[in-house]
Amino acid sequence: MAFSSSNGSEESEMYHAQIHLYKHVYNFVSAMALKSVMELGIADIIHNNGKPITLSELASSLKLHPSKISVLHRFLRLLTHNGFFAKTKVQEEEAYVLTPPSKLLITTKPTCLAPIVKGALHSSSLDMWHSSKKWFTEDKGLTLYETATNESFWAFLNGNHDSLIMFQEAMAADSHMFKLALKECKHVFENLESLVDVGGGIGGVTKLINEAFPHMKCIVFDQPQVVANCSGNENLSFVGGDMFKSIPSADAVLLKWVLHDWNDELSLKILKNCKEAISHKGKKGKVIIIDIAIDEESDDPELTELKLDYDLVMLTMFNGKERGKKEWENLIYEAGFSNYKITPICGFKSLIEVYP
Ligand SMILES: C[S@@+](CC[C@H](N)C(=O)[O-])C[C@H]1O[C@@H](n2cnc3c(N)ncnc32)[C@H](O)[C@@H]1O
Ligand SMILES: O=C1c2ccc(O)cc2O[C@@H](O)[C@@H]1c1ccc(O)cc1
Repeated sequence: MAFSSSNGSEESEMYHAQIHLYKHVYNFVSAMALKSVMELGIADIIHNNGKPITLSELASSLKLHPSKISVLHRFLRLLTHNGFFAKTKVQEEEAYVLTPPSKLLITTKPTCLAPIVKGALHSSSLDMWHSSKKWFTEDKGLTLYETATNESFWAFLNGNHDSLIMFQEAMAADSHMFKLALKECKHVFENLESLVDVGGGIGGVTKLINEAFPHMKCIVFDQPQVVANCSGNENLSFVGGDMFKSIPSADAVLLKWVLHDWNDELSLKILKNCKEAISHKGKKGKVIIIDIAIDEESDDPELTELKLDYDLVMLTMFNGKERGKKEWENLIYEAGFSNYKITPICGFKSLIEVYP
C-alpha cells in the first residue's frame, strides 16, 4: 500500500495508514473463514455437484438451519473476494465454482491440503501467540510454545496421539506437491541405489520416490513413535531412531522440512550425521535438502511474505528458522561440505543438493 497520497495531505496519509493497520489486524478473519469452509467440506460438495452450485443448493447439502444461509453467503462473499471461489449464473441465480486454491481442499484428491489448514490453524498452533509479551520479556531460552504451555511442541505431539496423527497427516499432505516437482528434478534421484529420508514422517515423499524409482532402496527414518505403525514394501522400509545420534547409511540423505525446525547449532549436528551416513564404504554420496530459501531480492513480495510468516512460525514453535541463501551456504560449509546447488521447487520451497 502506498502511503503518500496524490495530494500529499496529512489526512490522506493517516487514512491509508489506518486501512493498512486494520487490514493486518483482521488478516486472521480470512484464515478462520477458510478453516470454517474446510471443516464444512464445502469444496467436496461443490466438486461432487459437478456443476456450479447455488447458495440454496449448498445450504441444503450442508443441512444448514435457514437462519445460517445468509451467514454462509457472507463467508463465501469474503472468500470469493480472496480468490477461493468464483461466481457464475445458473438460470439467473448466482452460483459458486471452485478456483485453483479451493480445489486444494477436495479431500478425495491426493493434492488435498486440508490437513495443513487443520493443523496450522488448530488452537494448539495458535494459542501460544497470546503469550508473546511474556516470552519477549523473559530470557529462559524457551520457545514461545514452551513459554505458553510448559512443554515443547515435540513433547506435546508425543503425548497426544491425535495431534501427532494430525501433524503427520499435514506433513504427508504437503509432500504430494512433490510429485509434480519430481518430474522437473528427476535427475537429482537418478543413479542412486539407496536413500534415507531423515525425519521422513509417515513417508509421504519417500512413497513418491519409491513409485518413481522402484529399484532404489529407501528408508524412512523418524522417531520410533512416528514410524511404529507404518508399513512399506520390499524396497521401502521404516526405521525408528534419533537423527541427533546416528543416521542409517545410504547413497543419499533427504531432509525435507526438517532443518527449518532447528537452530543452526542443532542443524549442524544433523548435517554432520548426514555426512557420516553418505560416506559409507568409501563412497561420497549427497544430501538433498528441501526447505525454504528466503530471497527478498528476486521473489515477489507475496512469496517473501509467506516465507517470512513461516520463519516466525518455526521460531515460535521450535526455535527453528527459515534461511536465506547466504545462511544456507554458511551452514553447509560449516558442516564440512564443499559444494551445493539451490533450485526453486514446489512454488515456495527449494531443493538444495549438497556434496561432501
Ligand atoms: C516437519 S516434519 C517433516 C516430515 C517430512 N520430512 C515431510 O516433509 O513430510 C519433521 C519430522 O522430523 C521428525 N523428527 C523430530 N525429531 C527427530 C529425531 N530426533 N530423529 C528423527 N526424526 C525426528 C519429526 O517426527 C517429524 O516427522
Ligand atoms: O505447517 C506447519 C508446519 C510445516 C512444517 C514444519 O516443519 C512444521 C510445521 O508446523 C506448523 O508450523 C504447521 C503445522 C502445525 C501443526 C500441525 O498439526 C500441522 C502443521
